[in-house]
Amino acid sequence: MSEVLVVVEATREFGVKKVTLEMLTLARELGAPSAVVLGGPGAAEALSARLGEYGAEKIYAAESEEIDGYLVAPKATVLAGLVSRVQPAAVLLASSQEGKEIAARLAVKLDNGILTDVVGLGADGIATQVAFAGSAIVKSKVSRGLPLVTVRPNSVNPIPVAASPVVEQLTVAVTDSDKLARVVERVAEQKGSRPELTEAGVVVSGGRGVGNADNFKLVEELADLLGGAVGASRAAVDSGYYPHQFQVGQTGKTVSPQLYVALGISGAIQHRAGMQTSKTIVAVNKDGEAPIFELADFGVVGDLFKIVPQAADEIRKRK
Ligand SMILES: Cc1cc2nc3c(=O)[nH]c(=O)nc-3n(C[C@H](O)[C@H](O)[C@H](O)COP(=O)(O)OP(=O)(O)OC[C@H]3O[C@@H](n4cnc5c(N)ncnc54)[C@H](O)[C@@H]3O)c2cc1C
Repeated sequence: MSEVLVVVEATREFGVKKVTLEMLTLARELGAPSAVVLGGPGAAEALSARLGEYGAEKIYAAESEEIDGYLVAPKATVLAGLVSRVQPAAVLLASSQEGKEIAARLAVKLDNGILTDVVGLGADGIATQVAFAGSAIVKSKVSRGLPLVTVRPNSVNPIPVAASPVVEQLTVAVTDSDKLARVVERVAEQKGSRPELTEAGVVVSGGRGVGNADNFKLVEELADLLGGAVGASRAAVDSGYYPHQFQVGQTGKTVSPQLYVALGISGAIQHRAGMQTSKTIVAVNKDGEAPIFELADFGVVGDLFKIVPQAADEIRKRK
C-alpha cells in the first residue's frame, strides 16, 4: 500500500493539533499514513505517541534549528525532497495559514497541482473542495502530479487506531534562500480556556445585534456553557465589540464546527463564507427576514437579550 504523507501541525503547549488527527484518519482511507514532523530538535519524540494513537505507521522527523528558526521555506524544501524520494499516493497538509503556504511552495517546487480547503478526498484522488469564498462546493482532482491537498479543519471525524510508528530521521539540507525570513521571537497567544476557533466543535458568534463590547459577555457565557469558542461578525469587530482574531468570514477565520450559533448576525454572504459548512446552524435574530435564516437549521426570531439568558438557564439545568 502506498504511503500517504500527513504534514503534522502541532503547538508547543498542546502538542498535536486536532486537524492532524483528522488528516491521519483521512489518510488511512487512501493508503498507509506516514506523519511528517518538521520542527526543532526533539520535536518528533514529543508527538510520536499521539500520532501512533491515530494510526501513523511511520514518522519522518526533520528536526533542526534551521527548520524551527525560519519561516516556512525550509519546510517546503525538506518536504520536496521527501516527496520526490517516497513518491506517496497523496500529501495532506492542514488548510491553515502555514499549511497552505507550505503546500503552495511545495507545488511550485514539484511542478505539481494543488487543491486547498478540501473537505473530503477519495482513493480515486477526487476531492470535495470549498471554493469561491465558500459559495460553492466542487469536486476537483489534481491533474498534474500527485494529490497535494490542504484539508479544512473539522471536515473529518478523527478516529483513533493504534499503530507503532517507526521513526526515520531526515537529513535537513536547506539553501540560503530558504533562510531569508528568520523567527526572532515567539509569543504565546493569550487564549484562556476556550478551544481554538478553527478547531472548536461548537462556535457561538455575535454580530452587530449584540450592541456593544460589554454585551459580548452573553456570547461568551453561552460559548462556555457549550464548551465552545467565541466568534464575531466583521461588523461586530469593526465596531470594537470583539478582537479581530475572532472574526468569522471571508476576511476572517473559516470554521466548520458541529454546532454554530449566530446571535444578532444578519447572514451576509461574506459572513456565510466562513461558517456555512458548519454541521448544525442555530440563529437568533429579531428580524424574521434576516438572510441567516435561509441557512439555519434552527432559527429563533426574537431578541437575543431575552433568548440567550433563557437558553443558558436551560443548559445549566440540564447539566
Ligand atoms: C470585502 C468584504 C469582506 C467582508 N468580510 C467579512 C467577514 O469576513 N466576516 C463578516 O462577518 N462580514 C464580512 N463582511 C461584512 C459583511 O458584508 C456584513 O456587513 C457583516 O457580516 C454584517 O455583520 P452583522 O451581521 O453582525 O451586522 P448587520 O448586518 O448589521 O446585522 C445585525 C443583525 O442583528 C440583528 N439584531 C439586532 N438587534 C438584535 C437583537 N437584540 N436580538 C436579535 N437580533 C438582533 C438585526 O436584525 C440584524 O440582522 C465583508 C464585507 C466585504 C465588502
